[in-house]
Amino acid sequence: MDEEIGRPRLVVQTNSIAETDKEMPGIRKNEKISYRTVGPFFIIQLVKPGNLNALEGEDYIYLGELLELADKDPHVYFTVLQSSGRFFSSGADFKGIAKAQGDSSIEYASETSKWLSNFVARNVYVTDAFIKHSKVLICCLNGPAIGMSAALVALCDIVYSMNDKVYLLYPFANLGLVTEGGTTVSLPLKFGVNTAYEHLMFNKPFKYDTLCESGFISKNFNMPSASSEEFNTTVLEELGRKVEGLYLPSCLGMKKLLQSNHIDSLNKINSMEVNESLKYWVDGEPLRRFSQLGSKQRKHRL
Ligand SMILES: CCCCCCC/C=C/C(=O)SCCNC(=O)CCNC(=O)[C@H](O)C(C)(C)COP(=O)(O)OP(=O)(O)OC[C@H]1O[C@@H](n2cnc3c(N)ncnc32)[C@H](O)[C@@H]1OP(=O)(O)O
Repeated sequence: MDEEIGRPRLVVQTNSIAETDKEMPGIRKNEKISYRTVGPFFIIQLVKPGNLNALEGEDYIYLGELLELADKDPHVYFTVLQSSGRFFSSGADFKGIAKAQGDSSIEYASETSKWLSNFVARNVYVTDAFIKHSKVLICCLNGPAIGMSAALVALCDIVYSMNDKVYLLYPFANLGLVTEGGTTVSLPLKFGVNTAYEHLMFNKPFKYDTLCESGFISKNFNMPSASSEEFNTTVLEELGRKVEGLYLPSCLGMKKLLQSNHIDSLNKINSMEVNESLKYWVDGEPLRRFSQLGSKQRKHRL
């Protein structure tokens, strides 16, 4: 990292930002998630609006791999998460959960072994990638985010919203799960302990007012009739203007310092959360409830 400090080319002029859209080596493609670099921004976009950008375990792993790619690129200073359609992401894909339940690719010695592989390893990996990410994480909330995806949003450094219809829902109590993705730490930190309790215990969405009052959303772009693409473009243009003339290594230095405030507690809770959750998966309650969700017998109160 230190080698990069002082490299004059890192002082970025926005009007010279060129979209590279280059093919990056060493990473597979994923039809639900695209990525590209634009100047100092590494942009990751969820592009499966048809199922409200629900993600399977492999997709979450892919997100983690992309963060690693952004981490390694010395020209990248900001990792920007964007989405498409009316939701940012509806969380874990219930079809993916059913697939994991019926996973016969390996002869697992036990249910514990199966869920260590299908839940614990994946969940801990992607959460860790967000916790330790060295670039400034910016989330462009085009719509609501749910579950694991909402947990990852809560690990971002800056969150922008497209309008006042956005909300975050952590429906762990409705799905027979416990807090995951660092939410045991991130939600009390960002909303206060009692507000986090109220929303987690009673499966209550964090609506726009709470997101604003708490400072979770830094700016609402207030584009009620725009498409998510228009919103994404507007945010990126504004970010381009904001970084103009900045000495970008300072941003990474400050990210490292700010991150040091909570990284130890997040690392600790990442492991505690998945280990606590494992027994719920082995017992099977989340599977029953995800299946009800898939067949529309169960709904979240919104
Ligand atoms: C890293 C390890 C991975 C494993 C992690 C396991 C832990 C779990 C973490 C979580 O993320 S918990 C949260 C899971 N997600 C949900 O509970 C949300 C489920 N969806 C809904 O409640 C509703 O769809 C909605 C988001 C409230 C939207 O309702 P609305 O009425 O507006 O739209 P729908 O008609 O319901 O949905 C449109 C379309 O999208 C499909 N879809 C929505 N969510 C999911 C999903 N999570 N998985 C798969 N598909 C989803 C929905 O079925 C519809 O499709 P069609 O029926 O039109 O084909």
